[in-house]
Amino acid sequence: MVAVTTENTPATDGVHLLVPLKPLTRAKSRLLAGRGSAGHLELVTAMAMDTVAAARRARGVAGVVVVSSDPALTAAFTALGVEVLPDHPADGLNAALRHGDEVLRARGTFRVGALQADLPALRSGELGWALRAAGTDRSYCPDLSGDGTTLLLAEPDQPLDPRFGPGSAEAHGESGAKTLAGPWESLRRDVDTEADLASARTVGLGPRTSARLGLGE
Ligand SMILES: Nc1nc2c(ncn2[C@@H]2O[C@H](COP(=O)(O)OP(=O)(O)OP(=O)(O)O)[C@@H](O)[C@H]2O)c(=O)[nH]1
Ligand SMILES: C=C(OP(=O)(O)O)C(=O)O
Repeated sequence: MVAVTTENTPATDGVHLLVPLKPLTRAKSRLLAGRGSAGHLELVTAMAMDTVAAARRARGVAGVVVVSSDPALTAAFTALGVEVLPDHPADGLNAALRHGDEVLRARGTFRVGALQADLPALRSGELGWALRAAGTDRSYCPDLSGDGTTLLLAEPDQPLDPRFGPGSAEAHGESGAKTLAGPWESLRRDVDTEADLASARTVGLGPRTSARLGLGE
């Protein structure tokens, strides 16, 4: 079903995904070595843009909102028509997500989720598949290592209650979230290191990340 929305009548189906991004100069520190700061900023931006572009196309996603106070990222996403909420308070990842969740739910947003920004191989179809498997349950998708979380979904009309950070998969499980354990490898391949990037490349990187790396994919 396609939800018809106006400013005053938010969608009553589909999830609004918050995509958090810290300031570029502090992001993805393990991808900086050997790349130079300009190349590093461009790569982190490209990966985030590929992630957001794939998420916006996914079935079951009603909207994507970036949470970031980085000026360059804010300009880049705004130019693509993606809303950007600044961090408030500037108190780390979970605080940024809680703020985004409060802003969206104050607007009457039906359901909120959080998607990591470092999924440059993300396929819309796999995200849509995972959303279908979630149903209306509080749910999370673990990363490939099983330690981290790539996607967290609140129940409709419920707070997101994010618990990202070391061991977040276990923390989200303990918070009552259902594990999304399907064959959606592109949704599980977050990129923190060069080895992760090589692994994501085997799945198929998005166009901006590929171009940034000089790949013809
Ligand atoms: N808006 C916002 N996003 C954050 C904040 N801290 C982390 N993030 C984002 O959350 C995700 C996971 O963050 P981290 O694991 O701390 O950092 P990282 O950039 O992935 O990489 P490392 O430098 O390797 O730690 C990344 O996409 C970050 O950009 C924050 O304070 N505010
Ligand atoms: C913060 C998280 O991600 P990362 O893999 O970037 O540490 C997490 O998975 O909870």
